[in-house]
Amino acid sequence: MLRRLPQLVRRALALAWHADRTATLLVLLCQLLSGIFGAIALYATTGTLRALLLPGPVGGHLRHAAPSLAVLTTATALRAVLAIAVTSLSTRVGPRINREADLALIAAGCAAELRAYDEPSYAEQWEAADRGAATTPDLLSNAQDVIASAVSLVAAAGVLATLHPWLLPFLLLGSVPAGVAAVRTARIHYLAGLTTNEERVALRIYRWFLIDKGRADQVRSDQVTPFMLGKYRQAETRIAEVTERAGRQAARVSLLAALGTGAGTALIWGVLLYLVASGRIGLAAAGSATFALRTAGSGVQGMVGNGARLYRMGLYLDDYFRFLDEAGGHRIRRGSVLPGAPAVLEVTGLCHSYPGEQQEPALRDIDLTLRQNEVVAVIGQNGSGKSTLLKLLAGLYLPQTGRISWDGVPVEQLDAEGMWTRVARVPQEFARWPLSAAENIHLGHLTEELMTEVVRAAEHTGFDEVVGRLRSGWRTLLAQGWLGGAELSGGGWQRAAVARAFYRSTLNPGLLILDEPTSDLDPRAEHRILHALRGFAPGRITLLVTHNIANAALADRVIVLDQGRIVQSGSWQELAEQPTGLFRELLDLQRDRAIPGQRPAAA
Ligand SMILES: Nc1ncnc2c1ncn2[C@@H]1O[C@H](COP(=O)(O)OP(=O)(O)OP(=O)(O)O)[C@@H](O)[C@H]1O
Repeated sequence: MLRRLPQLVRRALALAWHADRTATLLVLLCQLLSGIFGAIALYATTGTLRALLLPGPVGGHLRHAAPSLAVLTTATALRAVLAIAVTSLSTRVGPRINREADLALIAAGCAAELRAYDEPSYAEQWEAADRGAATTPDLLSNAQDVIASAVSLVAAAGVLATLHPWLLPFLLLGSVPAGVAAVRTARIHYLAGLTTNEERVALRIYRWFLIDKGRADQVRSDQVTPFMLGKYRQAETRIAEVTERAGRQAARVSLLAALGTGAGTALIWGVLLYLVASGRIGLAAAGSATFALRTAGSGVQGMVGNGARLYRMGLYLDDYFRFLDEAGGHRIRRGSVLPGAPAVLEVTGLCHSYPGEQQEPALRDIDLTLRQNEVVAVIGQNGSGKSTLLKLLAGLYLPQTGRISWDGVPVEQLDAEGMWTRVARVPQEFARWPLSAAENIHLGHLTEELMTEVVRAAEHTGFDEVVGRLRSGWRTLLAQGWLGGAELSGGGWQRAAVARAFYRSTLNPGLLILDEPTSDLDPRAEHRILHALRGFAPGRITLLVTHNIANAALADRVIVLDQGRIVQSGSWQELAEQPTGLFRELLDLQRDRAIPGQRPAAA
C-alpha cells in the first residue's frame, strides 16, 4: 500500500488538476498551510506543557506558558478555518472530477473495436471501470485526508523523536497490525466486487429490459415480470452472498488486527512508563510525549484508514485507467491512410467466426470484387452471414483471415474514422435516436446550407411526409415518454433510417450499405426507396440485403450466401433462369402462395 500510495495521490491530483486547476491549487495550498499550523500547534503544546509542569508557583508557570498558549490557540483556529475551506473546495472539485472521469470513460468505450461487444469479458471490464469512475468524486478528499494524516504524523513523530528516540520505532511497530489489516480488508472487498462483475452486468441488462420503453408492451403482454424478477433476484442473491462472505472474512482480519493494535499500544505505553521510571525522561517531557503519542496515534490511524480507502479506490481506479488506455484490450488501432470513395473493393479468402457458442464460422472463403456505380444484392437464408459480410465490408470488423482492400489498400491500413466517413449504412436494427427529426437525419453533421440536403434525403424515403404530420415539424423530438415529444410508427422510423444513410452518402459518397431497408415499409414507400436507390448508385458501391427476391432484381448483380459461403453469383435474370440452385428455390417458395387444400380460382 505504501508503495502505491504516492502514485495514487499523484493520479488523484492529476484528475483534479484536469477538472479544476484553481480549486486543486487552493486545496493543496490550504493543506500545506494546515500541516504547517498543525506542526506549530504541536510544538506549542509541548512548550505549554513544559512551562506548566516546571517546579515552582503556578502563577509563574502560566506567565511562562502564555506565549506558547497564544501560538497554540492561533494555529488551532487557523487550522479549523483551513479545514472548512478544504471541505468546501473539495465539494466543488469532487463532482467535476466525476464528470470528467465519466466523459472519458464513455469516450473510451466508443473507441473500442466492435468485436469487443462479442466478448463477455468486455462487459465485465466496463463494469469494473464504471465502478472506478464512480469512486472519483471522493478521490481528492481521500487523497488529501491521507496527506493531512501524514503531515500530522510526521509532526508528532518529530516531537517524539526529540523527546526520546525509542518512542518512534515502537510507535511505528504498534501500527503495523492495523496497516496490514486495512490492506487485507481492502483487497477482500475489492475481490468480492470483482468476482460478482458478471452478476452486476446481468442486473444492469435485466433492469434495462424490464424498464425500457422499447419492450414495455412485451413485458406486459407476455407476462414476463415474475420470471425476470426471479432471475434478477438470483443475481442479487449471489452478490449478497459473496459480499456477506467478504464481510465475515474482513471482520476476522480486523479482529486479529485489533488484538495486535492493543498489544502494540500496551507496548508503547509500557516503554513510556519504563522511560519515566528509569529517569530517562522527565515528567514534563512525559506529559508532552503523552500528547504527541495521541496525535501520532490518530495520525497513524488516519493514514492507515484513509490510506486503505484510497488503496481500495486505487484498485478500482486501476481498472478505470486500464480501460481508458486499452478499452478492454480492444482500442481501435489502425492505419492512417485517408480513403476516398473506393473505385474497387476487393475481398479475398475472407473468413469470420464469432466467439461463443457458434459451432460454424459465420463466413468462409469469400472472394468478391465490387466496383463503383454497381448495385449488388445479397440474398440468403437466415443466419447465412449476410449482415456479417456487410459489417466486414463497412470496416466494423477487421478480417480474421483473408483480406479486404479499398483500391488496393488493406482496411487495416485505413484510418478508421476516415473510412467510416465514406460509409453510409442502414443496419438491420437501426437506432431510434432520442433527438429531433432533423437531428435523426444529420446526427450532428450539419451546416446551414446542408439542411436542404436533409430535406432532399427525406423526400427520397417519404420521411418528409412523416415530418409534415408532426406539430413542430423538423424540430419535433422523437422520443415520446421519457423525454416528451412524438413517437413514430415502425415504418416512419425506417424511413428516417434510410434518409440518414442517403444524407450521409450525399455528403461523402463511398459505400452505401442497406440491410433489409424496406422490411417495415408499405409497398408505396418501398417502391419509392428502391427507385431512389438506383438514383444513388453513380459514384458509389451499393449493397442491398433483402429477403424479398423480387427486390433484388434492381441490382446489377446478385450474390447468394449459404452457410457463410457464396454459392451463386450473377444477374437476377441469369440466376432465375437456372433450373436448380438456392436462388431458384427461394424464388419459387416466395412465389408459391397457394394455401394447401384450396383450389386455384377458376380462370
Ligand atoms: N455478434 C454475434 N455474436 C455471435 N454470433 C453472431 C453474432 N452476429 C451474428 N452471429 C451469428 O453469425 C451467423 C451469421 O449471422 P448474420 O447475422 O450474419 O446472418 P444473416 O444472414 O444476416 O441472417 P438474417 O437473415 O437472419 O438477418 C449466425 O449463425 C449468427 O447466429
